[in-house]
Parts: sequence; structure tokens; C-alpha cells
Amino acid sequence: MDILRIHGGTPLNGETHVYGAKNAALPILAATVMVSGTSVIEDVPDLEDVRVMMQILERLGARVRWSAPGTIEVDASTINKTDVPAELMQRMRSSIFLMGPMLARFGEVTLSKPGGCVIGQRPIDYHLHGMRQLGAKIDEQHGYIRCTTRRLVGTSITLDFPSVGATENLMMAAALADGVTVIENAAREPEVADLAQFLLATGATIDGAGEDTVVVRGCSNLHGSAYRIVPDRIVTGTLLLAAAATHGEITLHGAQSGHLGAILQKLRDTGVRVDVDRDIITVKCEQHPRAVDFRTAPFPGFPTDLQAPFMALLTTANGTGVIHESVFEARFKHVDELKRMGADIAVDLRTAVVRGVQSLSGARVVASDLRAGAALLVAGLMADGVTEVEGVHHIDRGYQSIERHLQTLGARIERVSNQVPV
Ligand SMILES: CC(=O)N[C@H]1[C@@H](OP(=O)(O)OP(=O)(O)OC[C@H]2O[C@@H](n3ccc(=O)[nH]c3=O)[C@H](O)[C@@H]2O)O[C@H](CO)[C@@H](O)[C@@H]1O
Ligand SMILES: C=C(OP(=O)(O)O)C(=O)O
Repeated sequence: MDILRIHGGTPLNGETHVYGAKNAALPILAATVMVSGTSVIEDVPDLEDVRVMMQILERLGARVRWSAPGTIEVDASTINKTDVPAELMQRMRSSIFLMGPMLARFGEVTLSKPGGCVIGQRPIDYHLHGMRQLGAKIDEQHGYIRCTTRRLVGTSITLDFPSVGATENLMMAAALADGVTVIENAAREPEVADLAQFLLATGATIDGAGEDTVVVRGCSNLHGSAYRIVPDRIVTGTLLLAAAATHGEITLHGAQSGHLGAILQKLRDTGVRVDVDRDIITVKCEQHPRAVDFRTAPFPGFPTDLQAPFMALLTTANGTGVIHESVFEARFKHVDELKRMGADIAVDLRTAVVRGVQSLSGARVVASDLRAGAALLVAGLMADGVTEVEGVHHIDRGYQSIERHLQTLGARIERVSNQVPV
């Protein structure tokens, strides 16, 4: 087992680049199964989830390889299986993205319940309901989900909640369906728009992705293309928060500030200085941050994936901040670990009240999920003394070589292998 050992108290300083977004790369890699010809996907982060997606594609029969650092080539013409192995399904939430594309191209797919961060129940009922509306037959038995169709037919689908995954899955299925599909109350996250851009590059016809009504005109064939993934707004936000929390100054290149409106505004509200110049964001913390309140919400609201790292910043802010988590019902698992480090946080259902303390003190803590892990890294970087973070495999699902990335910004952090859990 790996741990991350952090000697806290050193301000982050320096410059670095932001890499492509996990949450865009994963559905786009899944979408390559619909393409006749080779897809070349650039700026793909080397993450555990990306490797699992590559394994799934390989097990289905596709030819998949890293053709250069950050570039994955997929030739899906050799796919000869339609069962997604259950052990790979369980490794991440994004395995569910095989449903729409496989169904659209082969008329059948067998999956099981996806894994991913345990931050709530995370049902897949919107995905299943939408696929049925498009004409799929779905049998759920013994933990397997068997989806079949003679042909998918475009229709009108209204989501009960703007689910990112359901919007993406249905958009992919609709791209090869007969006729027009209209998805209402669609998720507006930038990763939805990025998936649509990839599909457009392959010849699909999609209007409105990134808005709340998406219109997909089905076509009979998608062709190979090269596509560059959008920068990761959650990694960008995490680094900005880590810099602010350590009272440092960093500059991020290749960032998309337009995707970070809510988080940049909240950071400014704490008194942190944020400067944006095209794709460059600089953050500088000149004074002790003051507490702010926020509630998470679908895009363009405050992203739930940055709730935990922002909470870490608030633990030592001046005053009391109130956080409401409206997207997932169980996304406060980092709270007990932050409290072990000296934070003063009270939780009532989906609301956390964070009273700023003077300082955090390093401790051995456990990351229960990806962004909880990010919060503990931020906390460890700002704490007095040494923090050791267990559960690093969660962090590796979403942050590429996190210790090396933070080291380039002056952090005193190392990965220690073969540790016995306490
Ligand atoms: C790989 C990926 O892109 N993951 C992101 C995606 O997850 P994911 O696509 O799983 O998140 P959703 O937007 O679907 O989930 C939002 C809410 O809808 C509920 N829901 C969702 C689907 C469904 O069929 N039924 C249902 O009830 C969920 O339980 C949750 O409460 O968006 C989340 C919300 O921005 C982010 O935190 C995740 O990082
Ligand atoms: C919740 C997340 O990921 P996933 O949906 O892949 O579990 C995340 O990226 O914070």
C-alpha cells in the first residue's frame, strides 16, 4: 500500500501546466467504440481510471495503445465481444459509459453495476430509463444488466435531474440512432460539451451541448478523427486551492478560466487574489483567507468535486463558513479526517459548518474517495508537521503523479510504498 507523506507549512510557489480532464477523457474513450476507423485522443491524463477504460476496450477486442505520452489511439474495428467484465465495471463509475456506445453500434451490451467514488447511492435509473425510451430492452438479473435493441430510435427525453453521466450516455446512444433525439434538463458541464465536440469531429450532428436542451440528429456512421481533451477544471481548482491554503503564489498554464467561474469567484470572496490572462491563471494569497459560504450545484454552479478541497481551505479561514452539498447525499467523508487534524466542523445531513481554527496539525489520515483525498492533501500541505495520507489509490484515479506535480511547486511531499495500514 502506498501513502503520501507531506511535511506541511511550505507555501506553494511556481508555475505548472494543467492536463486534460479525466471526466472528459473517459466518456470520449468510451465513445471511440462507435467510430469506424482510428481515434487519436490527445492530452489524456495517465490515471488509474483511464487505464481501466483502456483495459475494458481491449477486453472488448479493440486495439488500444499510448502512441505518445498523453496520446491514446483506439481502433474499434476489431471489437468482437459485447460483455464488459464485471471486475472492470466495479473499478470506476465511468464503465457505465460503454452502455450507450455499445448499444448504438452492436445492438447489445451486457454490463453490471459500476463502481466509482462512494459519495451517495449513485443509481443509474436515468441512464436505463433513457435507453428504454430510445428503444432498448433492458433485463436486470443476477447483478447483470443486459441491454439489447433492433435499432435505437430518436425521441424526446427529459431528465429528472441534469445528470452528467446520463446526458453523456444518452447523447452517445442518440448519435447513431434513427432520427432526432432531444434531451431536456441536460447537464451543462464542460465535459458534456467536450464529448459533443469529439462526436462532432467524428461526423455526428449535435446542437446545444453545454446548454440545457441537447438535440442529436442520428447518423449511420462515425469516422476516425484526432481530438484534444479539454483541460481539467477540477485539477485546476485543486491546485489553486492548495496554493491559497498554503499562502503561496502559483501560475497555471493551459487552464480554462471560463469553466471555473464559481470557484474563482468564491476564492476571490475569501480575499485571495486571482488573475486571469487568456489560458493562464495566477493565484496569490497575500492575507489570511476569510470564511465564505457556498452550496454545490450542477454547472455553472459550484462543482461538487471541489467541495472537499475548498472545505480544507476554510478550516483555517477567519470566521465560520457554511457549506451545503446539494448534488450527492454522502459527500462529507473527509470531515472526520480533517477533524483528526484539528479542524472544527459540524455536519448536519448535507450541511457542514466550518469554524476556522488557528492551524491544522499533521496526522495519519485516510482518503475515502478521490476528492476527499484531494482535501487531505490540501490540509496536509497547510498543516504543522507531518501528514500521512492512506487510500492513495483513490487520489491516483483523478490526479496524475500528484506528488511530482506538487513537488514542482515546492511542496515537500513523497510517495512511500509498501506501508502497512494502521
Ligand atoms: C466520470 C464523471 O464525469 N463523474 C462526474 C459525474 O458523475 P455522475 O455522472 O455519476 O454524476 P451525475 O451528474 O449523474 O449525478 C448527479 C446526481 O444525480 C443522481 N443520479 C444520477 C444518475 C442517475 O441515473 N440517477 C440519479 O439519481 C446521482 O445520484 C447524484 O445525486 O458528475 C458528478 C457531478 O458533477 C461529478 O461529481 C463526477 O465527478
Ligand atoms: C466523483 C468523481 O469521480 P467518479 O464519477 O468517476 O466516481 C470525481 O471525479 O470526483
